This record gives sequence, structure tokens and C-alpha cells, in this order.
Amino acid sequence: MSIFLKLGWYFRREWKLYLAGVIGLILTAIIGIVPPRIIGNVVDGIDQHTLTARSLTVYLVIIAAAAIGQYLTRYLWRNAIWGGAAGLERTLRERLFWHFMKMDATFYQTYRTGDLMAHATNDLTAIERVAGGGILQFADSIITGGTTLIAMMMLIDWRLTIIAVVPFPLLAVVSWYLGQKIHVAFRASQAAFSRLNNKAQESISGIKVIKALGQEKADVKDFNQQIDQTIKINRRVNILDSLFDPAITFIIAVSYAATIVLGGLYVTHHVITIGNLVSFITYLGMMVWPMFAVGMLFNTMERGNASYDRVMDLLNQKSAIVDQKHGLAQRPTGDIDYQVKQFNYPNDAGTSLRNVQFQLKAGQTLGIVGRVGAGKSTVMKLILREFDNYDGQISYGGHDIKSYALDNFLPAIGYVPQDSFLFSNTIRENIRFADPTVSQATVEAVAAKSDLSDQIAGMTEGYDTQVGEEGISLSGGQRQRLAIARALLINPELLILDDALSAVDAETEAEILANLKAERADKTTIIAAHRLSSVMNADEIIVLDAGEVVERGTHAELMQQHGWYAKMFTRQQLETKVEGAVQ
Ligand SMILES: Nc1ncnc2c1ncn2[C@@H]1O[C@H](COP(=O)(O)OP(=O)(O)OP(=O)(O)O)[C@@H](O)[C@H]1O
Repeated sequence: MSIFLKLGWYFRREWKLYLAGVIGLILTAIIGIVPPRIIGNVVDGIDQHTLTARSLTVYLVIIAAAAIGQYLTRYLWRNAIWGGAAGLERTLRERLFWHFMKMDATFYQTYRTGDLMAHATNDLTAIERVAGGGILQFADSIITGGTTLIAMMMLIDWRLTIIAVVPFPLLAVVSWYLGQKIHVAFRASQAAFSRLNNKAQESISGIKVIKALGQEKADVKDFNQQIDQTIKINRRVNILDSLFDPAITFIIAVSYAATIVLGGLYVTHHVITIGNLVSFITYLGMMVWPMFAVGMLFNTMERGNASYDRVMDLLNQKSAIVDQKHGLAQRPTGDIDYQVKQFNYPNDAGTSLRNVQFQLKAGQTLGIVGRVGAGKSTVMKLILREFDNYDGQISYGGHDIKSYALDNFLPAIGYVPQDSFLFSNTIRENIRFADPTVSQATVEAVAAKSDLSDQIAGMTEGYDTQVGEEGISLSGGQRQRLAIARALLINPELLILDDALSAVDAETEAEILANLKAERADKTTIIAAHRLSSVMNADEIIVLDAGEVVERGTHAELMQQHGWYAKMFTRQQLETKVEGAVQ
């Protein structure tokens, strides 16, 4: 029953719809009493030779009117209750999707995509069933069952009714007992489905790697094991499910047997007429569905309850990134002051950044270099507010970045990581993703700055070329350039290129960087790169090692320090020369 309380907020919101549904159900139940009673009268009329053509016609008209009445009332409740269920599904889907949009990087590190998809599909369906089928089963078992019972008692015989309902409490006990077990089993089954979903999602996304490493068989074996495990867990739900129906059938059979024995005795002793007994047995037949409804209701509620708890577990997860209620509503501009004393990734004991400090005037360029895993991306992630749990302060335009409203802060930053996500859409739509209303001329201008125009011109479909899922039909370099064009479209105050030109050749990279310098004279840029020539023109370069700044200065200053930068730069220059000579 608790799921109805948990969904109380929705039923209160949609009370008019549900009231209409319940009224429809009550009317359907009341009208449903009429035909069996009429049939009983007809039987008595035949038995007592009192049935006339006129009374038969009246009976037929009443039955026809009852049928038409039920047609209308059924239409009323179906529309109302199924409409209500669809509304709940919509509300929960929207809420969950919005929640996904707001959650932080830690959330996505904790939950896997397949798991989240399972919550958004199977679990929401189970909850929706409570507001549709569940309400119907609840109302049916109480309204139809109750009305029929009253009719049996008032219109036929109360003693016979009591005998017929003696086995009913057994149904409540069985339903309650199995319902409890189903709750636990169904939660486990949904969790198993999540794992399976996740496995399928990961295997499909990673199919190229699986094939390249010849792991198809091993992966199929792993998948089969997960299927077996899921089926094993589901089997328990099925067993519990299949215990319901026979229990109900058994209880009904006992009721019928008792009714026929006692009813037969009453007829022979003239306590009730044969017509009454026929009506009574028809009413008892009408009790079958409400009794099944009781069983199904427990089942629906427990499934809905288990799924509701799972979805609520997700919705109750709070993002660690707090968007200030009355955050600064302005676009960040001006100088950046980065002062991070220490940063550890959540759930990671190691320190990822220590004493990283730099100041960047509006329009300047900062280069960040260092070996693999030195902390270059981490420096950027803190500016992008992926994590807020650092010791220190990062200011933009004189204000702590945490004091800006996220909706104003993030759109001012153009972030291009090494592997940008592209949507399965056309090149044009990917470029103007941040503003689908911009003109073709604007799209072409940013494509030109990213040195992508010639490449697009060479494609048969040009800007209408579909890039495929995650941009699969483009080369690595084309994907990177498209991502840069997409970031440039918003003319960001701060452009962050996180190894975003690693897949293009040095010459093209130099061209793109020159374009950016010319176009973005008053805008700030941060470039992290492994190829040191990418940052040699920066106003300041910092060299990171194990999360700490070990060298800093301009290119010329760093070359004079004869440290990691100077050594690396010389080596890379030599490699370029050797490559050039070989070609
Ligand atoms: N989400 C995360 N959770 C825990 N640790 C992380 C996370 N992301 C990165 N790290 C760790 O933080 C350290 C710095 O990683 P980061 O990605 O900043 O390095 P990087 O210098 O950008 O490396 P690369 O040159 O390979 O891109 C690494 O040791 C990495 O394992």
C-alpha cells in the first residue's frame, strides 16, 4: 500500500482525473449488478410459469440499457485512469532526465550508462503500472468486489454470502505474504537487468576494441553468464508470480463448492428460489476478477514500490556542484586567478593537484604541458566546475567561479577535449549545436577558422554530411576540428583546448592556432598539449609533474632553464626534422 502513499503527490495533483475514473468504476460496478438479477428473475419466471412476452421484453430492454451504460462508464474510467498513468510516466521521465542533466562528474563515475538506462525504462514502466493497472486493480477489488458482495447480501441471502466469502481472507494472507517476497525478488531482478543492460551497452559501444583484440568469444561468454544470472534471479520472481494464480483459483473453487452445497439445500428448503441461486452464482462469477485483482494489486504494488525506491535512490543523489540560487547572472569576463592549494578526486586518496597557481589576463594564452597523467586535464576540469571540492579559489573577472550562476558561467567557456562527443547528425548541426538558429555563413566562418572548410568541400554532401554515431564516419583530425568549430561558434570568453589538436598534423595545427590568435585577440585561451610547439607562443607556459608546477615561464625563459621543457622541445624538434628528412 505504501507505493500509493509514495505517489500521493501525483494523485493529489491529478485528483480530478482519478475522481472521474473512480466514479466511472463505481457506476460500472453498480450497473453490473443489474443483469444477473434480471437473469434470476427470468429463471424464476420460467420456473414459476409467470414469464410473459411483455415482462421478457422489459427485461431485455433493461439488460440492453445496462450494456450501453457500462459501455459509457467503462470509456470514462479507461480514459481517466490510463490518461493518469501516462501523465505520471511523462512527469517522472522529465524529472529523471532533468536530474541526469544536472548531475556532476562524480555521479557519472558512480553510475554506469546501462544502469541509468534501465532506471529510465523498466523502473519507470513498473511505477507507471501502479498509477494505471494498480489503481484499476485497487478500485476493482474494492468497488466491483464490494458492490457485488453487497448485491449478493441484500438481493439474495446474507448467510449464503457469508459462506461464500469464508475462504476470502486466505487470499489476503497469501497476497500479503507473496507480495513481500516479490518486493525483494523484483528489486534484485531490476538490479540484474541493470547489469545486463550495462553489459550490452558497453559491449556495443566497445565493439571495435573487442573485435580488434579478438575478444568476441570471450565477450559473448561473459554476456551469456550475465544472462544466465539474470534469468536465475528472474526465475524467483516468476515462481512467486505463478504461486498467485493457482491460490486464487483454489479459493474461488472452494467458494463455488460451498455455495452450490448450501445454495442447493436452501432451494430444496424453499429459503431461496432457483432464480436467486442462478443470480448468486453469476455474482460469484463476477467476484473472480476482483479477487484476481487483489492478487495482481499486491504484485503491481510491490514491483512499483521496488522500482520507485530505485528511481528515488537516483533522484535523491545530490550534485556536489552547487548552483548558487542567486548566482551572478553575468557572463564571466576579465582576468583569471587560479589558486588551487590541493585537489583530490572524490573517492581517490591520492592528491591530483598541489599548489597550482597562475594568473591570466583577458586575451592572454596559457600553455599547460607535462607528461601523461601529470594533471593537465584536471586543472581545466576545476575551471569547468566539474569538481568543486578543492582547497583554494579560482576567480574569473574578480569573482569566485563558484559564485556565478552555472547557466551564465559555462556558456562563456568553449571546451574542446581530445575526444569530443559528436551527435549523430549532420556536420552543420554539430557545428551549430549551441545555437541551431545561426546562419550558414556563420557556420562556414567557424569551419574556416578550424581549417575544416576544404575537408567539408571535398565531401559529396558538404555540410549535410551525416557524421554517424559519435562522428564515426569522420577521421580523428576532422572530429577534432569540428569540435573546435563548435566551440568557436559561441565566441567563448575562454577557450580551452585540452590536447584538442593531437590528431592533426603540426602544420595544420600551426595554421589553426594562428587563426585563433588573430580572431581572439581579446579573448583568453588555455592550451594543454603534448606537442610543445602548440604552446610555444603562449604568454605563459606551466609544466606540471605529478600535479605540481615544476617549471614556468615563456618559451624563451623555459628554454634557458634547461629543464624538462627544454629537453622535450629539443627532442620533438629533432624528431620533426628526422620525419621531414625521411619523407
Ligand atoms: N575522474 C577521476 N577520478 C580519479 N582520478 C582521476 C580522474 N581523472 C583523472 N584522474 C587521475 O588524476 C591524474 C591526472 O590526470 P589528468 O587527466 O589530469 O592528466 P593529464 O596530464 O591530462 O594526462 P594526459 O596527458 O594523459 O591527458 C591521473 O593520475 C589520473 O589517473
